[in-house]
Amino acid sequence: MATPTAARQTVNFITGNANKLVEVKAILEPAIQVENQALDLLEIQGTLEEVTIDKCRRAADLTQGPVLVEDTCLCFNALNGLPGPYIKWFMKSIGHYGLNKLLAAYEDKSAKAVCTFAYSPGPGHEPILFQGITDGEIVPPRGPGNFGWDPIFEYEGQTYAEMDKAEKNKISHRYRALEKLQAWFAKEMTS
Ligand SMILES: O=c1nc[nH]c2c1ncn2[C@H]1C[C@H](O)[C@@H](COP(=O)(O)OP(=O)(O)OP(=O)(O)O)O1
Ligand SMILES: [Mg+2]
Repeated sequence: MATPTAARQTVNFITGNANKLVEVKAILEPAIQVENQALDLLEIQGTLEEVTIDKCRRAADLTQGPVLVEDTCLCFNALNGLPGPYIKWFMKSIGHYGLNKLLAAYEDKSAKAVCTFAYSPGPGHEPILFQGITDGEIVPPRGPGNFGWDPIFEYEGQTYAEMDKAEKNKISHRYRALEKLQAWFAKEMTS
């Protein structure tokens, strides 16, 4: 059971992406209050874990306090996980149709949406990771195009963009990662 202390738990989620913030608030609140600083954090090259850990350390150093960050990857199975952490730059340069064309040479259109959160209690602390994965297919865009690659990621017959928000937030990579974070916070609060 949530204790009154757990109900007052707050995280400072560092992201410049307003859509991420809306989803994280919808999933965590009211159990965990979500504050936000929209800092533009430098992102290194590396595995998804390395990218997220480094981002978290930078955020803790910049704010001199406890922080939560996340990095989102879209991994095409036919391409051994690429574009992965570089999906943002692929989206910007080739868009939804270009991403579909990348898979034209392959029968396998399956992909993984991966969300890796990192929490740090403050500068100098080792970030703690919480990862969530949702398996889907890459399809030509369907649905509203206001959040990244939502229109081309299909899960059980519907693209993320076609789902209503509450529905996406029950099965998404972000939700699955935050489920783990919530369990960890609940344990920390009672220990
Ligand atoms: O659920 C999602 N559905 C569709 N698209 C998504 C989702 N989540 C992230 N995205 C996009 C945003 C960015 O193009 C890339 C991840 O890059 P990523 O560096 O993690 O995000 P960002 O730079 O926008 O925000 P941040 O300030 O937190 O780093 O995939
Ligand atoms: Mg980013």
